[in-house]
Amino acid sequence: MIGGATARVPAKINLHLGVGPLRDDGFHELSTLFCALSLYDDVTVRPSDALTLTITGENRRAVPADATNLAARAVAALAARTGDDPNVAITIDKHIPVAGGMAGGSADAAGALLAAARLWRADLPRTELLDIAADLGSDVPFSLTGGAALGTGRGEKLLPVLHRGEFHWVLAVSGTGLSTPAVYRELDRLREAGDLPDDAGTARPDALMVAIASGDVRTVAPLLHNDLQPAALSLQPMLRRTLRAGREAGALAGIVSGSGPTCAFLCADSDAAVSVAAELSGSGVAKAVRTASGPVAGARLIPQP
Ligand SMILES: C[C@@](CO)(OP(=O)(O)O)[C@H](O)COP(=O)(O)OP(=O)(O)OC[C@H]1O[C@@H](n2ccc(N)nc2=O)[C@H](O)[C@@H]1O
Ligand SMILES: Nc1ncnc2c1ncn2[C@@H]1O[C@H](COP(=O)(O)OP(=O)(O)O)[C@@H](O)[C@H]1O
Repeated sequence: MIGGATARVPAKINLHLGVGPLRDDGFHELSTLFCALSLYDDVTVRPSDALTLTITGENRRAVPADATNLAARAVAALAARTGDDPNVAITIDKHIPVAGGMAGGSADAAGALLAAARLWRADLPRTELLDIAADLGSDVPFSLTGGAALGTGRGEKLLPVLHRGEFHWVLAVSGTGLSTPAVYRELDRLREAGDLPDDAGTARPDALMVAIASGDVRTVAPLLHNDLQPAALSLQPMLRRTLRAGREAGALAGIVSGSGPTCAFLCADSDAAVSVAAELSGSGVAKAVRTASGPVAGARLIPQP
């Protein structure tokens, strides 16, 4: 056995998030365009006598340091498949916002799978790793694959999407997280209460896919869409101000990231992103402001810190 392994895993945003009806299994049918962004968690797995979790990094608070952590659950799921000893020391260097709609927990699960597979030299076919990932959470397979991908089913069925160039984003991180199930429930409530005129449902975002392939940011900007946005805004009305502030600061478009409450602003280029970030930081609408670009690669092994 080697001394340990580290995986670096990106956050995600949904350039398009179309939510279909609630299924019998409690999940909603989705049609989503995932995009991995250059904001990363590093997950290290080392041999140990007991399962331990150490969380470092700017977003270490609010991350569970026990067996409920998605990274610990990922290691346990892989060990059950390979027969290896699940007692490992996991370290998560946490930079992805927690409960922010950026799949931070999923990233850590994907990182733990990759790092533990390396530690144990488990030669699993990629499809098997993706199956274990899907059992852990709907977003976990995408954290492994990264890039840009169309997600269907509950988000776990992925098709890579052609993309050209890099898009530049500013992320406004809220001080209070949102629970993903609560946001889906709020969407169901709003739908029951009356029509949400803007619902995309499970239609495939063809125009956006063509735009991503062209690399033309000004074609992409007006096509960003999130069916969960009205639900996130209903639970955190302050986000309207954040979205307005980003557009006023010069972003081409702003959208709630997934179930929120992080808001993602698409900018014309990297200079524009720096200037939007500076203005948003000064406006006081967000707890933290970050710049990031994408699509970037999914989970990958890096030299140990
Ligand atoms: C909304 C999205 C958009 O990418 O991500 P976030 O923005 O939260 O990161 C995802 O659908 C979240 O994926 P993930 O966080 O992996 O969810 P899971 O653990 O699989 O499911 C948590 C809960 O969310 C709801 N859920 C999730 C996925 C889905 N297609 N329909 C749902 O209704 C269900 O209530 C489920 O019990
Ligand atoms: N490794 C992890 N990192 C962050 N949150 C985790 C992790 N493991 C479990 N959680 C739990 O999952 C919840 C959702 O976190 P996260 O994945 O960051 O948000 P989102 O689903 O909005 O993308 C958190 O509130 C936390 O209780």
